[in-house]
Amino acid sequence: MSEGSTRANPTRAATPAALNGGAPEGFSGGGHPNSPASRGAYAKGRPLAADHGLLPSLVPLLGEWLPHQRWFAGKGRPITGFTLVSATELLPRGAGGAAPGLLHLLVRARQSGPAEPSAAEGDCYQLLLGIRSVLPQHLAHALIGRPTGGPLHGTTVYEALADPRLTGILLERLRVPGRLGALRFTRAPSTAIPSGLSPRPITAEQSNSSVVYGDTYILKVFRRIGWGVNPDLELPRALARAGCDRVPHPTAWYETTTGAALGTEGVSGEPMTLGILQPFLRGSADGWQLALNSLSVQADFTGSARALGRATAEVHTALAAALPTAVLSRPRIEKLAAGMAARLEAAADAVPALRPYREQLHAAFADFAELGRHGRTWAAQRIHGDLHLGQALRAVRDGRWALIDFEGEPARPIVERRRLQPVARDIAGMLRSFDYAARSARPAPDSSAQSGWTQEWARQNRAAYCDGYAEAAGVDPREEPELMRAYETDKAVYEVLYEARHRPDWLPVPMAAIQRLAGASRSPSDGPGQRTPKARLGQETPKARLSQEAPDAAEARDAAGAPGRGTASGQGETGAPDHATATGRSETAAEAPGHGTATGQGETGVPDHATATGRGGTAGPAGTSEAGRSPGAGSGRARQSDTGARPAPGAPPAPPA
Ligand SMILES: Nc1ncnc2c1ncn2[C@@H]1O[C@H](COP(=O)(O)OP(=O)(O)O)[C@@H](O)[C@H]1O
Ligand SMILES: O=P(O)(O)O[C@H]1O[C@H](CO)[C@@H](O[C@H]2O[C@H](CO)[C@@H](O)[C@H](O)[C@H]2O)[C@H](O)[C@H]1O
Repeated sequence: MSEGSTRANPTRAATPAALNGGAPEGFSGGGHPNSPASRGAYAKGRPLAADHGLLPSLVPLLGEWLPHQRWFAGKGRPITGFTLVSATELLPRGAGGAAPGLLHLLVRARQSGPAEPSAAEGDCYQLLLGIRSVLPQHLAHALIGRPTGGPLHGTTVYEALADPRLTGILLERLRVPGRLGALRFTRAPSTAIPSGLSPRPITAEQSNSSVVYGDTYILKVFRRIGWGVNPDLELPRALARAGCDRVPHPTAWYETTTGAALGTEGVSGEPMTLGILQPFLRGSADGWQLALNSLSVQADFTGSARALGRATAEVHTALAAALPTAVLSRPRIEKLAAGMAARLEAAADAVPALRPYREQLHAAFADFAELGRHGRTWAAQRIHGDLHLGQALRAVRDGRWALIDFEGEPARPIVERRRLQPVARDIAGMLRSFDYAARSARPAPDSSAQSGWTQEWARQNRAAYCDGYAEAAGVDPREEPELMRAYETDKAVYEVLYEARHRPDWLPVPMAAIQRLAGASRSPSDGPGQRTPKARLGQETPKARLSQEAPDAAEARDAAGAPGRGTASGQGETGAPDHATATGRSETAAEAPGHGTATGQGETGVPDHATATGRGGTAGPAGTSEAGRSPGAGSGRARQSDTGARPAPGAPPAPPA
């Protein structure tokens, strides 16, 4: 044990009282007393953090508060102790306690129960603590607690990201690059950040925490910190250099080198990314919310899905041009398949519900490996890594999609997330997301009919997404059924684990996919995003049209309500299957009570501002969903206040079919 902390007796009950703060030797808590971490990880300001009593005084508070945070990745496994990695005082508390203080901490939370090897010493979390004498009423919800003893004795400690005075300080630090204790703040070349932008935290359900500044920037504060540069910084910067405008380009970021000295998994000497500021795409709506809206009013989404497929392909092409690529042959394919199999085993160990399906799921990975043994090769490159509908923002103005959050799957070590991989992994992620959305939709009164419709919705949009991808990339993912099935299975397994850890109420959603994938025969017709029969979605005609039209024009037309598509009788402008659905859409809108009022808002006629009436009323505002709520209950990625999206329909997840 290198960190100088005292471990709690693992056999003791993990009540907060049993937690062991274990003040590290040398206050930075970093490994060897002479390591850079130990020498310099602590900040300017008052001698607060040099006080070994800091962490012990916070331990009972954090032990109680941390497990309830949406971003805490260790739900269900009791915390057995904390270790302080670094503490930096970003703002000293004003004299007499009048003005709040801001303290930045990196702490490791050790937990009992099975952990991934990379997390054996405990996951490292970034905490921003506000410190006041008395918490004003409007911050009451952000209370963490009142330490007894230690340098913060007698103060009130709270979640600083809820306090605009303190999030304003963070922006100030980013405006003026430089070092502060353990932290280094950097601004992209030739950028200037205006001062005085008013901050507000966003209410989206997310794995980290974000603050929007004056609708101009959004700062993502990473919560579970891994060693090494986060791909969410690395990839958008590479795409920015390559001139790809499908992603917001990072404006500023902050990081620490503290952890590198401690790194057990990491890339030695690399900084650990802690937060990224990027332009806020005002007037955009995220794909998850748009999809739920489409489902709520039974509207067509295939135009958007196809455009999203094209956007994905464009980003993949840009990443392949900007960063290294490789060809995967037998040994690497076998290794990838073995990794999938190992993840399945680990997930099944952690989530008993998976166990009955183990054998059948392994077959998907075995088939993939088998192809490698028969000489198949695949291209590999840097990819998004965790692509789903919530990672895509569609501009209301022109319908253009942008991709965000290149962090990769937050549950995996950063080193793994940065590996070159087949693009199939991203495509599979998005295909899973259409399934998620369909299974999260509120059931209609006649739920058996609804279930059929939502499943058809998923099928059509998965196909449309692959169509769009094939149009822009020139490669159709459906031509690779074994590869896609392996990646979809891997993704569903990941989702089971993710939901078990973060949102246990959502488990039935990926479990339904597990059942489907386990039961799937190996025939191509079970493959993801099957080609849709021409009579429904079509291939040739949209392709022909797109070849004469810039992709953005197509998206703009989508967003503008697709003049001619929804209104064209019977065949639509081209008679293409896509338009047949569009026609079906306007019919549906007319049939469904209340739906007729929601047309003409987006490419599907409804998604952006649809009010989901006529379907058993509205659930709570999507943006107000809280951690652990059921899917569909205004869930996923809703940013109600940002997008103008209205309440989404909600319901507990449908039980696995
Ligand atoms: N550049 C942006 N412009 C507008 N909204 C954004 C932007 N980046 C993120 N968001 C919103 O914040 C949410 C959370 O962002 P994301 O990067 O996915 O965080 P996390 O990694 O914590 O899940 C997104 O779903 C989206 O609604
Ligand atoms: O927070 P991240 O965006 O990095 O991703 C994590 O959280 C996602 C949920 O917020 C999770 O995505 C899963 O749920 C989505 C609906 O909320 C669904 O659209 C995705 O298909 C599904 O995977 C993601 O897996 C996780 O890494």
